[in-house]
Amino acid sequence: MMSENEVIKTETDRQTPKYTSACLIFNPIAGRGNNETDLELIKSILEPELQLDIQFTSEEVSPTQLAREALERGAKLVIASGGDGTISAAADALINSNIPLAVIPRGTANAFAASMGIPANIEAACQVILEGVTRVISTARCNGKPMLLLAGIGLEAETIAKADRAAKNRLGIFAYILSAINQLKDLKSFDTRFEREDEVISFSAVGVTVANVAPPTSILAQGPASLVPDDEFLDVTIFAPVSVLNAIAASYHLLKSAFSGTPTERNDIGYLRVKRALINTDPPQKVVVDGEVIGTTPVFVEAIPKSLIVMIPQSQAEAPVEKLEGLPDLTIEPKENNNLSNSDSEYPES
Ligand SMILES: Nc1ncnc2c1ncn2[C@@H]1O[C@H](COP(=O)(O)OP(=O)(O)OP(=O)(O)O)[C@@H](O)[C@H]1O
Repeated sequence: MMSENEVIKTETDRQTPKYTSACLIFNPIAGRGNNETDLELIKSILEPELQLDIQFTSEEVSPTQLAREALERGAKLVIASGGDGTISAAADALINSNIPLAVIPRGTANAFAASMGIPANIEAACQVILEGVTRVISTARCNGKPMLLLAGIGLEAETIAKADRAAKNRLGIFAYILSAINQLKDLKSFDTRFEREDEVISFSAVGVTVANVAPPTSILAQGPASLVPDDEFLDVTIFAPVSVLNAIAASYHLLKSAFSGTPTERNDIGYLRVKRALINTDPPQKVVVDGEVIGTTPVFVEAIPKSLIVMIPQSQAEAPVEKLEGLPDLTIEPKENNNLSNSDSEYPES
């Protein structure tokens, strides 16, 4: 997928890249902050190190178009600053390219930044960019739209659809919480036909979430409790409580699952993993992808393994992937060569 010519660092190759320029894609209406002071702050931190080509999103000009044009101009780094909608749309142009995406979160939920450990604070997010550590993550597409986080069918989509711009400006993240409470009061289940490679699964639910990554606060994605950002699977959570009280208990249970890392055991919550799936519902349900309502069911979702280079904090890159220290009678001996095949071992070939 990616060529060798770029200053890409992966988990196994972490020299400091020497970016000298970047395209900054800036959504001037995202979140509730003052976009002029936000931009001045970003420039004051980044411009001493990077020549910034600043591009503003508008209702007519999408972050995808701006990111594509930046690649055509030869950008080596694209920085997206806005909410999840802006980040995801900018990423659309960078999937399967060798150009990294950096994020300065300024939205309402900032779920992608939270999932990647990118700080919500502008100064700290800019420092992550100057550190220049990257990680290759998987992405997905839902009905052709880029999906870094998740597709929500039913409950989640209704919740997000009803938290409009005016409410988000007035209430910030509480706009989503109030909307979720209102939705829970008006639970409506729907019949779902879930088709994956080898089977068709049918069930009734109030929400179906297909997630690539999600922060713990994306409760309806937490069935399996831990989501791996760079594997080849999407994690599906089926949320099927039959009463308001059950829905509140199930939501609380999912939140606890997320924070404890223990998968759910309730009968009204299911979870499974897919590489791709075709999901249809009766009646049709709203679908939200990365915070933006994209239409209604049916949807086709497909994982795109290891397809996006993202700038992340050093601390996230250094999360240990192996741990042996402390095991009883532990010895580790270097080998003379690094070959390992079945025929070298004492075990017969199977
Ligand atoms: N200049 C602009 N004027 C009006 N709307 C804009 C402009 N630039 C982008 N948009 C709209 O902003 C939306 C994306 O907002 P984004 O997700 O980045 O922020 P948010 O809604 O505050 O955050 P969150 O997704 O976390 O709630 C898109 O619907 C896009 O059309």
